[in-house]
Amino acid sequence: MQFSKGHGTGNDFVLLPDPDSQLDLTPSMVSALCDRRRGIGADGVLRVVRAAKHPEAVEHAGTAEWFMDYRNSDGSVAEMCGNGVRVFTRYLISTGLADPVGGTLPIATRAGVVRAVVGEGDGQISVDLRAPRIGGNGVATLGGLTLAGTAVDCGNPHLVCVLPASVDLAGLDLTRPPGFDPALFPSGVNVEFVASAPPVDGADLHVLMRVYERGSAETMSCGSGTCAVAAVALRDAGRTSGVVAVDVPGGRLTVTMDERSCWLAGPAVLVADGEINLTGLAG
Ligand SMILES: N[C@@H](CCC[C@H](N)C(=O)O)C(=O)O
Repeated sequence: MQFSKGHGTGNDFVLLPDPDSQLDLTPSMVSALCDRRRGIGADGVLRVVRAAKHPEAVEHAGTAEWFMDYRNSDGSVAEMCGNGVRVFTRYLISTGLADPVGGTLPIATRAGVVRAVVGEGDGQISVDLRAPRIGGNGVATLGGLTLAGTAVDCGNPHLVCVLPASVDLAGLDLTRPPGFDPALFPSGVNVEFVASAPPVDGADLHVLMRVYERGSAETMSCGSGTCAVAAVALRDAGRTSGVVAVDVPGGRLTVTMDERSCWLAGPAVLVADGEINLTGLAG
């Protein structure tokens, strides 16, 4: 079958066009595709399906033509992927499957329909993931550390841990998953670690972030995680709106937030097209 490969600030995806939803994409196929030695290698898979053809998206078919069926690299399903929507949009436009009307393209996801806007000539794609919902307090454990965090719902679950000055962000060992309270996050959680950074032009706040993603381990970037981090940074600054620059290992994402919307902006790039035998790969 045909595939494409793309990324947004190093958060990389295999895209599988399956407009009529004929592919039985199993978790073992997904993890084989995402295997960086035996497969193509990626943090996740984006299956490109017409909303009208997918039971989880058919209710949105009147609003959005395309459904992003997102899977983590371990084969698990997730509700939202902010970088994924941006790369998905790039794919739809590059392949001619969609043409943004008035510059905006609605995309169906498991967390509802999000709007995507393609920048003119700057390589950027922005998506409105809608305002994150800040929840209660939690803790993440990592090595010998216990780090206080804030639960944030961006359609998918996040735990944002702002590091105390005594903990070095770059020095955290994210080769193993952080611990969290399963009673607070019964379906697992993406854990973001955050440090403050000096002011930059064009942003009210500037932070550094690393993430351990549910279902994919440490990644170079997480768009929904970036929105969660921006929401906590704005709250901690006593604000309900503003622009937050978030530097992740793969580059910079910018979040522009108010009470209703949460625009996530950054590059979205396609790097390869090819053909793969999915049956042979999973075997
Ligand atoms: N990298 C993504 C988030 C992907 C899903 C996440 N791992 C989950 O299980 O919720 C992003 O850019 O938002």
